[in-house]
Amino acid sequence: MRKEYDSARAAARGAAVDDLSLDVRPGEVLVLVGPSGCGKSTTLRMANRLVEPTSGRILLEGEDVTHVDAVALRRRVGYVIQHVGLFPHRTVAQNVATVPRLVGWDRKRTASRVDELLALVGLEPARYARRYPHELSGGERQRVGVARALATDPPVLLMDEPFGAVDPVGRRRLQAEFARIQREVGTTVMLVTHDIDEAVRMADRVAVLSRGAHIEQLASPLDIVARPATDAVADLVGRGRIARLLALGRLDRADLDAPASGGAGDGVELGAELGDVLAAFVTGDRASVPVREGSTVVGSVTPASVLRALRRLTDDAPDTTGAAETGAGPTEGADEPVGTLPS
Ligand SMILES: Nc1ncnc2c1ncn2[C@@H]1O[C@H](COP(=O)(O)OP(=O)(O)OP(=O)(O)O)[C@@H](O)[C@H]1O
Repeated sequence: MRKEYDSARAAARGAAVDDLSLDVRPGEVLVLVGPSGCGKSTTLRMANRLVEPTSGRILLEGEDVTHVDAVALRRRVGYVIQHVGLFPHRTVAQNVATVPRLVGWDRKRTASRVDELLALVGLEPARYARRYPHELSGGERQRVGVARALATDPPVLLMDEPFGAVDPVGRRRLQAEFARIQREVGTTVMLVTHDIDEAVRMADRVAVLSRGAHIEQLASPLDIVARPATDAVADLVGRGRIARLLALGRLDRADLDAPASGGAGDGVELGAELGDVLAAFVTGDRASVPVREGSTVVGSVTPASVLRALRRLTDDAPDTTGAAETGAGPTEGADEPVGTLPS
């Protein structure tokens, strides 16, 4: 898939998207991350043909949609952007009802879907349905944007810096809530961000892009952070890498010492986040902590074990447990791509 914008200046810079080929697996959250101008938004917008590709094809659930009616295509693909783009003179309910009305749902079906969606995104219908966008906070507007994009249960949701306009605290909350919604509805998501923390927190897989939408690395969040494939990925992950590893890495059997006799307290669970394991030492003032699997003590850990675990994660051998560690990964047999952008 390729995009060359049509201006002298754009031509001088080279293709905005230079022969990118990308499969998005059913049910996954694929996050595109990279520096400003590397072609993330162009890639995303080609997927719903807001930007027409110069060459290449777009496949949606196996169907070639490169030349179908673009407006009809956009009704089948949810799209959420940073400044939501709600209609200011329509109520929350009317905004969410936009696509259902366009595709001819009757009033009753639309109304019940609107209520269902508002509840899903955490906005009580009785309180919010009749409000106008200017009567909402930024985070609430963003939720309405997500509800609107999900209205007709699209197979794919495209999100361009969806939480960019929200303050950092609200942003974390929205990210967590969106992750819950995504697990609940199982929509396939392609999300663009320039924030590596957002990328590793939200993604099942992360595509790190550089200029021309060249793929530097496409891997699980843990692999991206633990084993950057190129200097560009290492730069992006750079500062705060250890903190991210502590959040992404999990305590493995290989990290354990034998059960210690003096290991007092509740201990930690096998599979716990390494950051939580470390916290057990900080708050408990202990040299060794028991590790449990259910109610059985299966070993113990010391601060040195956490270091060992970090080294294990950053070893050259790819992490085979990565998919399980990233949470709600794509389901089994999910190899058939939903959205593809072959070059
Ligand atoms: N409509 C346009 N006309 C000409 N050039 C464009 C147009 N839109 C984007 N570009 C150029 O294409 C390249 C990729 O832009 P794009 O918006 O896809 O990048 P991005 O990675 O999403 O950047 P950002 O993170 O800053 O939004 C940039 O060099 C940009 O200047």
